[in-house]
Amino acid sequence: MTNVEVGLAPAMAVEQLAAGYKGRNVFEGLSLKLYTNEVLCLIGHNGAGKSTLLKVLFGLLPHNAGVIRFHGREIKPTPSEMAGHGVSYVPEGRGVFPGLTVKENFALALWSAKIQGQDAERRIGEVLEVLPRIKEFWQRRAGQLSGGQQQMVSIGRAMLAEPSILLLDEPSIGLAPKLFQDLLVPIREYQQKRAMSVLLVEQQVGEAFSVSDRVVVMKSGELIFEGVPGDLADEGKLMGMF
Ligand SMILES: Nc1ncnc2c1ncn2[C@@H]1O[C@H](COP(=O)(O)OP(=O)(O)OP(=O)(O)O)[C@@H](O)[C@H]1O
Repeated sequence: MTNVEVGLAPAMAVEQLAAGYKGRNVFEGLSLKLYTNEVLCLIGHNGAGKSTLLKVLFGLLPHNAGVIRFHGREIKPTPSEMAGHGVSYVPEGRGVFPGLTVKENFALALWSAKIQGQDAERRIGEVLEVLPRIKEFWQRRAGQLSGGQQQMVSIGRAMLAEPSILLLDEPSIGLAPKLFQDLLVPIREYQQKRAMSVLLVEQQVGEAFSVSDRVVVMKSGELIFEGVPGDLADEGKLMGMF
């Protein structure tokens, strides 16, 4: 049974949202709900507007029309406000500090979130429990790690904030399907343990669907499908949407 069916309140919702660049909207009239304790997978062709939506939700890009709600309350997101609300965003392309070690990357994230002492140690311990392979390259410079390892660091760093909402933009980029699956499974376990909401933008649908509760498909700025992954199990149906 999905959260929609059990009638849970959305953690975040957008209504009639419009946003874009340089006076040109990428999408208009977009409405979408992200429920508590769900992984919602957002798929769509290149340039459909998926990353733009994540940027707007995290406050990196203003919206031109519509409403954004956080647990029912209208907000005008800014990145610091969203971080304060427990929202973490992992952009496309990893974004680790390449010259710093993994340990230093974590320390910097904790320092900028003003998390210190025993609390910081506890959070590091918990992330290393979820993603234990990070321990293998803990003292290495992030820039020297493989794509998959950097992705793991980037997501681990986002988890240090103990987010209630995680916005993940194409974590599979540059990863073989098996490595991507190895990354998704612990994220799914962590999500379920903490009743976190995850908005997962992906192109690798097979792997992404295996950890998702619901799926939305975006085409040229419009949401053309909302359902559960099983609805799109038939590849022909999925291909027909692109
Ligand atoms: N910084 C920017 N300035 C101007 N236009 C942009 C900018 N970023 C994205 N766009 C345009 O906005 C549209 C939506 O892009 P967006 O990155 O949201 O798509 P996407 O669905 O995430 O695609 P992809 O899967 O390729 O990342 C595209 O036409 C893109 O060229």
